Amino acid sequence: MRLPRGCSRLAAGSAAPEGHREGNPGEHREATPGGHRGAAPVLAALLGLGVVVAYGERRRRTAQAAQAAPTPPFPRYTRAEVAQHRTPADRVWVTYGTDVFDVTEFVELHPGGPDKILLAAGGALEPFWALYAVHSEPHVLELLREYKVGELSPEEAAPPPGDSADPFAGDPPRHPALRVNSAKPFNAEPPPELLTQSFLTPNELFFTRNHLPVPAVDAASYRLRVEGPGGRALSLSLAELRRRFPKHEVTATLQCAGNRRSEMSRVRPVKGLAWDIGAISTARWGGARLRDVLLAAGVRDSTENGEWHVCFEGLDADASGTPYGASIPLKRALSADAEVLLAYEMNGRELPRDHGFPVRVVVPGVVGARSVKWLRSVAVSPEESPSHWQQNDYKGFCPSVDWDSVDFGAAPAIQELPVQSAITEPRPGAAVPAGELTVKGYAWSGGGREVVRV
Ligand code: HEM
Repeated sequence: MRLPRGCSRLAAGSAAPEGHREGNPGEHREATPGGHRGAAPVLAALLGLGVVVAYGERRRRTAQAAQAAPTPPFPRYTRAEVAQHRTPADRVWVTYGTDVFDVTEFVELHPGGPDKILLAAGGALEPFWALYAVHSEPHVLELLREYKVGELSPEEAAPPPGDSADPFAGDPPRHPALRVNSAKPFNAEPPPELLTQSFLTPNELFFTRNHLPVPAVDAASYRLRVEGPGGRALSLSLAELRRRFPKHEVTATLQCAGNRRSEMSRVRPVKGLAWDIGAISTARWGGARLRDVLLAAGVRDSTENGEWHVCFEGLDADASGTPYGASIPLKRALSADAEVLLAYEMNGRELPRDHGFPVRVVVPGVVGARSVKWLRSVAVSPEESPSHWQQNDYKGFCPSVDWDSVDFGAAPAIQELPVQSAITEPRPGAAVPAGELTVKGYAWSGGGREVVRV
């Protein structure tokens, strides 16, 4: 199969539970569901009838129970108490609305796989079910009701207030499935088994690489400054960017340069965030072509500027006001084939705050660090971006170089990334049943080269 530039082919599936959330064996008010629960699954398993029969049986019994059972008075729990129930050994609890459920017996029966349910263990179902609409059917809620063991105290329904002294206090809420490598700045990746659940990564699960606090941008007053040659400049509102330039869409994969660093560190310790295999995600991006905007700013499509660069700055800044910045070669920016975008849409929706609202650069095939988010300026220059992240970070070195001998000035800034592939399931060290095994993963052609051999 021929892949579009910068695209990954992601297969759907599920993986063995990894136990990434460690539950504390909690002292909790024991509210184990009645002995009748779990009897059908156990019986079905013993008879070799499998999960499908057990699940059908449960649905039938659930309907009966809904008619017959009086509502018992339920004990109250705090979210912290619920959070102690994250593994089958500690029992698997979840919340939905203000109700608390012990779904331990259902974990192995879950039609979407035990690993998926365990991702929500100890917390709320809503963020997960928002991604998988299959749960919005009444029979799913009916089934869930059978596992109810308690209720949240009313004051537990609201999230805790933020801390205004914290520069990261204004960061947006995040999906609980994300595996957080650093909270401030926020850097997180989807669990491998959700990454390969769909070809396009849902916005909520798209890996997030932030270097600084997420800026709060008012879309109505937002302006993008575009500096062309000879002092010519444009200042575009979001509405003007949408109106003046044709909308172009491209399906592209972005990858952090540090993807799979945790594996490298097993060979030799490496500095930086310990990314697993999920610092890569794919979306359908929509926006103006950078090429069109540059031409409108007076940049000429000729070879005379062959070695020039396009420098980007974000609205995210450190305490001294220094913004995030990066650059790409002008040649790539002007190439119609390279499809570099000033994107304002991600999978058909406006950009989420973590992914650069209201406008970000998307450079397909190139290290994610150049796809500057919360874009505030674009400038054509004979020099690369002077930013720290262009000059003294995101560069590759041979294995003999270490932190004592490294000379960032001697190495070129990373642009195109090479081919990449990883297995998402089963996970390393997983125990798998004997016999046929489905292996899932992703492969990405990197900087737009064709795959010639697998
Ligand atoms: C107590 C919690 C849960 C319950 C009771 C539940 C229940 C169900 C049911 C009944 C179905 C089959 C629906 C149908 O086809 O009619 C289903 C499918 C599915 N569930 Fe869940 N679920 C739970 C949690 C989760 C979580 C947390 C996730 C994701 C992280 C998830 C992901 C899925 C997926 C992907 C499918 C579709 C599987 C397929 O298409 O083959 N579920 N779930």
